[in-house]
Amino acid sequence: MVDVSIDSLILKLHDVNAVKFGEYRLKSGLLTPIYIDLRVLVSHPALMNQVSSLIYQRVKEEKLQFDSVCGVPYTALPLATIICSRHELPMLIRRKEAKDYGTRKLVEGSFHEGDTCLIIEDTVTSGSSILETAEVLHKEGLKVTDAIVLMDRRQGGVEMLASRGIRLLPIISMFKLLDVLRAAGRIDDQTAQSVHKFIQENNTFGPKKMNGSGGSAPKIPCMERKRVLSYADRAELPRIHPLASKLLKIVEEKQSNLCVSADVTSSMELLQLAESLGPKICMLKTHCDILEDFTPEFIQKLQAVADEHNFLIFEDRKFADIGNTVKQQYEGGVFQIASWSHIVNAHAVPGPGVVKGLGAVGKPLGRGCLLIAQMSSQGSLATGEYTKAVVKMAEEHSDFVIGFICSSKTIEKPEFIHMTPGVQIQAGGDLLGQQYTSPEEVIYNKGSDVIIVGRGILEASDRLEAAESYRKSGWDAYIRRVGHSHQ
Ligand SMILES: O=c1ccn([C@@H]2O[C@H](COP(=O)(O)O)[C@@H](O)[C@H]2O)c(=O)[nH]1
Repeated sequence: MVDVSIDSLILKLHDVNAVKFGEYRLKSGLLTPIYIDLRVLVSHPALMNQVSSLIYQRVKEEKLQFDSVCGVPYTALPLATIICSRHELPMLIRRKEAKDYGTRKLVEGSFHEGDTCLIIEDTVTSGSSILETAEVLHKEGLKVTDAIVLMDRRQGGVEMLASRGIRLLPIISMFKLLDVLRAAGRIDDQTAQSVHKFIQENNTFGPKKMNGSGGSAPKIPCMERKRVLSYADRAELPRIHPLASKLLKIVEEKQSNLCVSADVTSSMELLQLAESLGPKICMLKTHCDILEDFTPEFIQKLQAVADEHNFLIFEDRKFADIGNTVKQQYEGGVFQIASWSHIVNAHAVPGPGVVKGLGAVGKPLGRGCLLIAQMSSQGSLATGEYTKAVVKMAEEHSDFVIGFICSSKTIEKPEFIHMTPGVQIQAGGDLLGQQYTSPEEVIYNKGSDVIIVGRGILEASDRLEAAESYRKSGWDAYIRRVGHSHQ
């Protein structure tokens, strides 16, 4: 097995000119400032082997079940060939055109109706090439449930394919590629930022493009049910709070809707948690008042880790006093929460004064607040009319309130973020009334945006592995939700 690190592979791809910066035209006609040309791989056998190993590694990690493998012609064909030959897997070849003699088949190889075929692709933009291949395979009676791609340009391919029942598993994302090239000094900050901007502004699966209004999206026929916007689309909504937009961009970029609840009592342990789980999370939730050794130095370190791993900090302080008091609690005292926590939360019980008091401190700093609309604990009184009143209060203060702590989506306004605690893979609870729901249930069925997980990760023997498992469950559930809303 070839040991391949993604970072070193990215640099090698850049070395062989498989990553080009300039002005190029995509299959859709759109001009792009970055072009991924993996056709050159055939001239670099060591790289071909490394890429094939990475793809196969992903197959194993995901424990994918399939009867055959098909590479999207032409660039992914040799990759599929190497993988199938090395691991003795049956392969199929999709023809681009049927021959006008002989069998006139569009799919070469042996298969049975109902077999499952795994698709392999080199680069994805909108996902249309994978879809074309899947449609040809479907016509032959084959099923396609999964596809693996080396390079995902992050322009809507994952979401579009999910909408057609295909889970796309990317190995390298455009954002990761830019980060590595920038860190290695191969591109400057300005280039990285302008490509980043281009990618975010040119999502082929956004609502802007679906109506055919001059966009670059492929014309994929799809009947709309109740439409679920992607995190990326929501980040661009005109009335979205800048902090909510930032969070949604982080979620999209890291493919993580996981907030870890760092309920530990030592600042050293909290920093270690933040450092090790940082790459897996979009947000870290703290209870600073359970720390036995809180210091301003600790906070400085936590902020540095949050910057390094690109996650937000959420102090779960649950303010619940009159405006004048919460203002002081938020700004001053030992913790000086407003100075370091991007997000705080509050109970609506005191009335709108609590939001006004917090907002007086938080708004000038660009902070945001979540109102507690529902709670995960047994017998919670935050239900029914109370929850409705909380939602109304949030709507009236949307310049500071960015969303809710809740057990399910409380309002159909995509500008608001819904965050749900009480999450574990195994449903159940603790002895003090906590009640757990699974990530799938929370994101897919209840329509929430972010899962908050504490002991499900903290009490695991391998916290990193547990965090990855929650990240993946939450993300897969989101992909399924977005996908199903477009079928
Ligand atoms: O309704 C609520 C509001 C907040 N929480 C907080 O979330 C975590 C959950 O921890 P677990 O270990 O995953 O149970 C914790 O910090 C609570 O204070 C909540 O559980 N429910």
